[in-house]
This record gives sequence, C-alpha cells and structure tokens, in this order.
Amino acid sequence: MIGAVGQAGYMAAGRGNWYADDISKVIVSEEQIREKTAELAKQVAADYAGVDGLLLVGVLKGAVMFMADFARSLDHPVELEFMAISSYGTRATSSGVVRILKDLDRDISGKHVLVIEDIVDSGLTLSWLLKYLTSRGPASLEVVALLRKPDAVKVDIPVKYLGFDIPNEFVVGYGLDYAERYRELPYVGLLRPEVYER
Ligand SMILES: O=P(O)(O)OC[C@H]1O[C@H](OP(=O)(O)OP(=O)(O)O)[C@H](O)[C@@H]1O
Ligand code: HPA
Ligand SMILES: [Mg+2]
Repeated sequence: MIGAVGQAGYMAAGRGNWYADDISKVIVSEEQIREKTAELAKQVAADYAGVDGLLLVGVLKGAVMFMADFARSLDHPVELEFMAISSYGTRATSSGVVRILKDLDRDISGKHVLVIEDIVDSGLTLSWLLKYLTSRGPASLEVVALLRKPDAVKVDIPVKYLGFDIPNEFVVGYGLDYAERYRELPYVGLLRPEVYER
C-alpha cells in the first residue's frame, strides 16, 4: 500500500491550483508515476522481447495519460487501439453496468494484447472486458494497471503488471475523473468526500 505525500510541492509550483479546495492529499505523486511507469515498461519489454504484433488496448477515458506515458516508455514496437467503456458516469461508485461507448476498430485475433487500465476498483469493468476480448481470439491477453484498490475488489482480476495498491477511497487525477473533472491533474489525489456528496 502506498503512502500519501504532501501536496505543498504542487501548490507551490502552481499546478492543480484550481482544485486546491477539492483535493485533500496526493496519493501517488508525478515522480512516483514516472518511476513506476518506466519500471513496468521495462518488465513488459523484457517479457515480450522478440514478440511481434504487440497491441496495447487502452481503456478510455481514464487510461489516456497512463497509456501515452507507458507507450512512450516502452522499448518495444507496439500498435495502439482504444475502447471507451464506462460504468461510473457521474457517480463515485460503479453502476455495475458496463457500457461500450467505442468498440475496437479492428480484428485482434492472433495479436498479443495488453489491456492498459488506470484503475482496478471493483474489478467489474476489467472482468467484463477480459471476457469480451478473450472472445475475440487474441494470441495472449494480459493487463497493465496503474492503480488497484485491494479492499474494493469484488471480482478477482489477474493483473500481471501493477503499479500501486492504494486505499479504498475515491481518487482523481492522471486520467481519473469525478463527473469528467480532474483528469488533467499530473498526480493522483484524494477527492474530498464533500465534493461527491454535495
Ligand atoms: O474496477 P471498476 O470498479 O469497474 O472501476 C474501474 C473503471 O472505472 C473507471 O472508468 P469509468 O467508468 O469512470 O469511465 P472513464 O474511464 O471514462 O472515466 C476507470 O477508468 C476504470 O475503467
Ligand atoms: O477512485 C476512482 N476515481 C475515479 N474513477 C474511478 N473509477 C473507479 N474507481 C475510481
Ligand atoms: Mg470515470
């Protein structure tokens, strides 16, 4: 479980000031994200050395920042594909109903697929997505997830490449939103409950 670090540095640097009253602390800093992303990319590059046709499937919108940084850290040729799925909408808990907003644009059969996710919370999104992708016949299928909430997981998901286990609280930033806001923050922060309980 990763600890919290102070927010003062970001405030002093003038980043995320708009949200100063909404974020109570930084859960994963920009530097921690950068280091972990490089570490995960190194593992993946080693595991897939010599493998042709590695396809990263990013789960929009939350994975947008992580996908971009991970792909650029990876010393291996990849192709990029995106799906947009949503189960949270404007709520702070999963609706349990996964909706496809954008499907794959192509056939993934015979491809080595890595799903890129920002967070495994209840696990419902990935559980659904892994079944869906498996039915499309990839040569292999694994998950790279930046964050996981071990105390929230309802469905056990095999996450081969994991960044951080974090506390079971609602977080935002680095792609993660509440009601479409906060995605652009460069770090992952704890959203004050007053914001989503308003
Ligand atoms: O493990 P779960 O409880 O299913 O939660 C994880 C999913 O929830 C979020 O997506 P969301 O539905 O908020 O869509 P978004 O990425 O467009 O924000 C997040 O980006 C993950 O895809
Ligand atoms: O903690 C979270 N924050 C934002 N979006 C999410 N989707 C699942 N869990 C979260
Ligand atoms: Mg969301």
